[in-house]
Amino acid sequence: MTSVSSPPRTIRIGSRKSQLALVQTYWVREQLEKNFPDVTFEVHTMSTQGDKILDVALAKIGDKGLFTKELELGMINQEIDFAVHSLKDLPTNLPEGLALAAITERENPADALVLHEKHKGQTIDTLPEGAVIGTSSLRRLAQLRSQFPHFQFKDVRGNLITRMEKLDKGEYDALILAVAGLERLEMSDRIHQILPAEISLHAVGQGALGIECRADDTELITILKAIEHPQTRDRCLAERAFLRSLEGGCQVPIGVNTEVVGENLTLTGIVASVDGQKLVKDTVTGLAKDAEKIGTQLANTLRQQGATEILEAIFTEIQRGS
Ligand SMILES: NCc1[nH]cc(CCC(=O)O)c1CC(=O)O
Repeated sequence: MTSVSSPPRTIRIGSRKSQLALVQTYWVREQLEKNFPDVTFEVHTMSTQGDKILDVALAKIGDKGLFTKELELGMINQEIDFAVHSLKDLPTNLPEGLALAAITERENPADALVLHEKHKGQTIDTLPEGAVIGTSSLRRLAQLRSQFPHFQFKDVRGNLITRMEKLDKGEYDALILAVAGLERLEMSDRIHQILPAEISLHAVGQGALGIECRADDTELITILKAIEHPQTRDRCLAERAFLRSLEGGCQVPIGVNTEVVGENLTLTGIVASVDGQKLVKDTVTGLAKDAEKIGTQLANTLRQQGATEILEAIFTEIQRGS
């Protein structure tokens, strides 16, 4: 237990209203309450743009911070003190005055295959020709298209529960979803296969929670550091530096994988074209304490292999609205 200012303050936590966001926020609050029994933590929910715009493919909205902006404004306007985000939804460049105070222990960061009942017992390798795969992520789309050109890919939006309902109704043969979200909502029994890194490199920050607060609130930052997971932080800082250096948001076909062995961190990254035809992939290992340097170095390596051209083509395509 760490003591904080007396009289202890009430700390206001901002969260989106989705079921997953609330589970994550209440988990963070519980961890903090264990460490700081004298502090009061209140949860304030807010809707973000991403919760309101449900009929447009995410890739076409093209706005960074779709799920975070309203919460960030709440912090800047002193309505809330910190926000809990799925780290993969948090842009790599934060608004002036805000900071990424802590990153909590990551769940399995991989992608999962969730099948319609009629395909029970299958894997991604055995699904039939023409199977309709639901995903709204260009990263998943590009990687899977390159290896499984015989599937059809269809956009799917809405929260996790809505997506599952669409699958069960038969609109899709399978969905690709993050293992972490399914685990947090206690739906891991729906996972038929965890996709290995060779099939799908996960999104930057996937499976981890990022806690953002005002950069000058040093007392709060000290409190939040108590629930940080250092190894997850190293891995995610390497991943985020890689993405930042390539100037890609959440909605570009960029995937990663990280591994920490002893003092070393290994980062693998991929940049792919949406049709899955062009892809560049490489790996860099360095000291975990130089996590961000590893990320930048991998970005430079991939740029030399053609990543810039792949990304420029995607941005042009999205702007044209095709
Ligand atoms: N893009 C939406 C999103 N943002 C965070 C998660 C849950 C997994 C996580 O915390 O990384 C999901 C769902 C998904 O990708 O299936």
